[in-house]
Amino acid sequence: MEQLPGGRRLRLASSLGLGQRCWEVTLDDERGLLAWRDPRPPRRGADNCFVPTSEIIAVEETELNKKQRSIGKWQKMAKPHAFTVYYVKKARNHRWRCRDVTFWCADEILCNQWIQALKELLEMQTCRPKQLLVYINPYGGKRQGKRIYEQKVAPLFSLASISTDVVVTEHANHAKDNLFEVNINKYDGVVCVGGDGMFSEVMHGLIGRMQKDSGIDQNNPKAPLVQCNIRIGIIPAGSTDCVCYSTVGISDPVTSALHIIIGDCQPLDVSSVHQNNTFLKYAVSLLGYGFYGDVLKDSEKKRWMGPMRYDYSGFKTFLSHHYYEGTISFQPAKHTLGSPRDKDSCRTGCYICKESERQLAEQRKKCGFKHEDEEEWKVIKGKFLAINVVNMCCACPRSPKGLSPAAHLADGSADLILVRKCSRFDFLRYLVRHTNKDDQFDFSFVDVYRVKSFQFTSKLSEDNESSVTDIGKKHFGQFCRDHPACCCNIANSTWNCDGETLDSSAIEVRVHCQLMKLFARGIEENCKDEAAYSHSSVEQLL
Ligand SMILES: CCCCCCCCCCCCC/C=C/[C@@H](O)[C@H](COP(=O)(O)O)NC(=O)CCCCCCCCCCCCCCC
Ligand SMILES: Nc1ncnc2c1ncn2[C@@H]1O[C@H](COP(=O)(O)OP(=O)(O)O)[C@@H](O)[C@H]1O
Ligand SMILES: [Ca+2]
Repeated sequence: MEQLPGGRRLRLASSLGLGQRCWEVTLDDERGLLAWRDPRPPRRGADNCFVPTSEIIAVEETELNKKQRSIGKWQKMAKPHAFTVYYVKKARNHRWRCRDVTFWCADEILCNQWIQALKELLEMQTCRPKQLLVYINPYGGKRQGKRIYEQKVAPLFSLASISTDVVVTEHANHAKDNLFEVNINKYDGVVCVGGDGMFSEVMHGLIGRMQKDSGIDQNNPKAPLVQCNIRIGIIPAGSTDCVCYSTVGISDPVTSALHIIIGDCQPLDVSSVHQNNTFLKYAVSLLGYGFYGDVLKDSEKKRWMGPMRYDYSGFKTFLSHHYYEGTISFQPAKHTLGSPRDKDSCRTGCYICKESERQLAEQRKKCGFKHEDEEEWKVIKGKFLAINVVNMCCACPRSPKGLSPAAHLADGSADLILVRKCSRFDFLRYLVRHTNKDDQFDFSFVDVYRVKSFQFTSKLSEDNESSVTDIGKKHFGQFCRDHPACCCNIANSTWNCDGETLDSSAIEVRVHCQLMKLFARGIEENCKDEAAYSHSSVEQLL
């Protein structure tokens, strides 16, 4: 143990070779930092660096090749000893990469001391997974799932000494069904390689398994569900990858693999969807009726187009301009501190999520779950082009700030967005605002509420007995006969539930605060992070 002038203790501090020169390398236990500094006076471009030990991926003893040994002062050394540290390098736009640095020294004992110390520190990171169960959807997105996993992810897992059991799915629901059978306690996490649909499948398997093992009836919409502590990691290889993008800040397989390796943890709200005391689905990103339901339904027939199918069906659905009538009831989320019109978004370590979860737990301790049904319900009837309930911002490459930019990942609430009947031109203006910085809620025909439960009944199912419904049932998708040009649809739309279609026109939705966890940390504040790694700040740390 070394002592710094300020009295701070370091686990190790040595002069080690890096490239052709000697660098001061320190391992600071208290701050959890590995740092290396060029001891010569700072000059432009001098590469002083540090890495939090929590972001070290692996450390290995290294054999130096001839070329490396023939440079600089190491040339004179009989047999230099070396070790390589692999670590996370944060690049622009939330992208992470694996970088490595190799240090050399003449003293074998010193080299081993460094390797030992770094390995001990890695062992102490108990949040890191050691054994993972991996499901790959070979048909998701551009059908690259298997290649992405084998070429970009598996080598990193093996570098980090993570063992894996890999299942390449053979049919839809393969992963979900398998999760009910496997010895789940063997694993520290489940990884899905695919899109939002594949993630949804794995999530259903895990949450369902957890309820089954705890004797909870998923068909009871009021049952307090058991939290799922086995984390899910998403390697994006789908068409939208909204869950990955909204929880990491980018859809990039290497970045996601690194978040899994270092054992990040992000709790996530999950909505349960029921109809007449029958469980239908869970949702974490978008539950959309009208526009997004119709886009999804049409796009399913065009799977061969890959991710482009959404643009094609989006354009087609936009032109069809159908609206749907129905009644919405919801309970406002009073426990949350935020509002959907906030300027600030949910970011790593979000205070609003933590505080909202705390308040919700406190309320439930005081009044119990049952009391919640008696809380105020608001009812809205109308004609809607889109009804969206989102548990998270739903950012994706198509819409970098998402459907509701201020929605929170883990605050126990969802944002209900109602887009009322309006002109095609106005709806286009609304859609375009998903792609730029302007406020997409600043329209007279758009309303947004933060809710903790929600119900919807389409007018068609309300008027079940009427003759119009019969016509609608027989001629699904047919336009209103009385007004061929009015775009009202006498058929129901379908729900888009995280990219899966749900045909029910009457549903009950309830948000379950932090029901599950991901290997992620939420989106990090951008520029501040990058500044923290600048050269000047490293001076203060050493
Ligand atoms: C004019 C440009 C308008 C761009 C509007 C972009 C809005 C994008 C919002 C995306 C929200 C995504 C929510 C997540 C949904 C996913 O769960 C789910 C499943 O994902 P998976 O396939 O990876 O399994 N994905 C989806 O349902 C896809 C939704 C994508 C909708 C794209 C709509 C494009 C609309 C284009 C309209 C063009 C009008 C042009 C008129 C001249
Ligand atoms: N082997 C398979 N064959 C066919 N469908 C599958 C298979 N594995 C998973 N699926 C299903 O494919 C659907 C879409 O997968 P996803 O990975 O989300 O791709 P995309 O983002 O392109 O929609 C999911 O609903 C999933 O259940
Ligand atoms: Ca939420």
